[in-house]
Amino acid sequence: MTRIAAVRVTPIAFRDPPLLNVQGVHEPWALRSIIEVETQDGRVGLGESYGDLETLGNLERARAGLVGLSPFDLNGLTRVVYEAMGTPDVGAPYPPQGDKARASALAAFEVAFLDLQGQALGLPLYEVLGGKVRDRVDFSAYLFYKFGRHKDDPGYPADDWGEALTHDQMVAQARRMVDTYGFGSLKLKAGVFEPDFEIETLRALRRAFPDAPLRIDPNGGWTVETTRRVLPQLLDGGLLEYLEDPTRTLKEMGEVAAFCPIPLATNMVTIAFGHIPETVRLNAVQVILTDHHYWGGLRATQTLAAIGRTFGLGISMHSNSHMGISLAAMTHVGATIPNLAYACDTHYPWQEDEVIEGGKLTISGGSMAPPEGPGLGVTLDRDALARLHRNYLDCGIRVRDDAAEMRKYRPDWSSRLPRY
Ligand SMILES: O=C([O-])C(=O)C[C@H](O)[C@@H](O)C(=O)[O-]
Ligand SMILES: [Mg+2]
Repeated sequence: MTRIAAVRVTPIAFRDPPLLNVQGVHEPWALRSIIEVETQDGRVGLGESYGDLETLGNLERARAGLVGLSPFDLNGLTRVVYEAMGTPDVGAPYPPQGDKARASALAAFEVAFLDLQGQALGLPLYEVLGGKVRDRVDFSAYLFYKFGRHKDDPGYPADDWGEALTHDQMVAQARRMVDTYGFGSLKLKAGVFEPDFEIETLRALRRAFPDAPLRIDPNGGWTVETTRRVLPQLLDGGLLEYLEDPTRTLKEMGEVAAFCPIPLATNMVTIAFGHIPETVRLNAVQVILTDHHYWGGLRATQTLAAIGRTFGLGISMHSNSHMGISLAAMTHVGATIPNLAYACDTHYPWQEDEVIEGGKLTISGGSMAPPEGPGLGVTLDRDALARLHRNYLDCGIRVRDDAAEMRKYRPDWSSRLPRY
């Protein structure tokens, strides 16, 4: 069996539009890391993770220990990552405060190991993961209030989506998303303006797309009392399929759940296996938006889905700004999860750059089929990797800071939560 001969982690920066959220506004460059795990026989498995300094440091700590492992030795990979992160007891209970950093490092390499397994077997990754239960994975439109251009000239032309600060502009954005990608569900990133204004936007979307399930995600920007006050308006019309992270803590989500008749979803309060006991005890969340990047990888995502079935929790998927390696991984695992009950989030339509050969993957009819090649089914475009790495070196951003970016527009901006 071939062994791992080299592991490379390359930070990249790609163009990102000025999208607004409760923290502030996206900077002109989004950071990611591209992971290459190369075997003695010259195969390269790919992974993609965050590009902030802490993640890069964690990946660097584990990197050298992977050399010599078999790509099929996922328990060996887990042991190496746990030891590198200073928590050697692989069998210990999951910490109740979560273990996002460790799980994120594990996930980055696990996807590359699984990619190699698929390549060695000549099978698509979904086969390695147990086989698909659906041919295509549904995604939802991810709608953002946004500025027309970045405050400082980033050295590239403004995106062609334009400004979205009014209800009509948001409907136009949704129309383009639906026309281009065929999305059936619409998610509004909220917590930016007063809740009443954002609910007016939802109403405009509802009028324009009478049948599309809607979601709103204030990212913990509301208090429990604000949520109680606006809930009747949110429920009006019955099209909200779930309410995502209205409040900031698990306890507050439990308080909201006690009076909220529709499911509460989260990618903020239940983000690790160690959070599940308290989540269930409080009945705080009914839909977990999984994300293989921080739950510990693709197999961990399948485990989470099984736990969801056990406790009657719905499963959908969260996303940050990402490239095609992540989209391929999300789609492969999404195809294998029987209880993936909702269209998944993806930032992908907002990204103009790509790091894989052939350019951007295609979402059509609101869904995507997992790429069919062996493993992930995507290969690295080395020229693009070099270009995006050069962006990273030049852009000066080392940690995402939406609040600092917003202070360029509004010097008194603070990202305190709850905002409303
Ligand atoms: O669903 C979510 O909470 C996200 O996707 C979090 C992200 O940080 C999103 O809000 C963003 O990138 O602005
Ligand atoms: Mg969210």
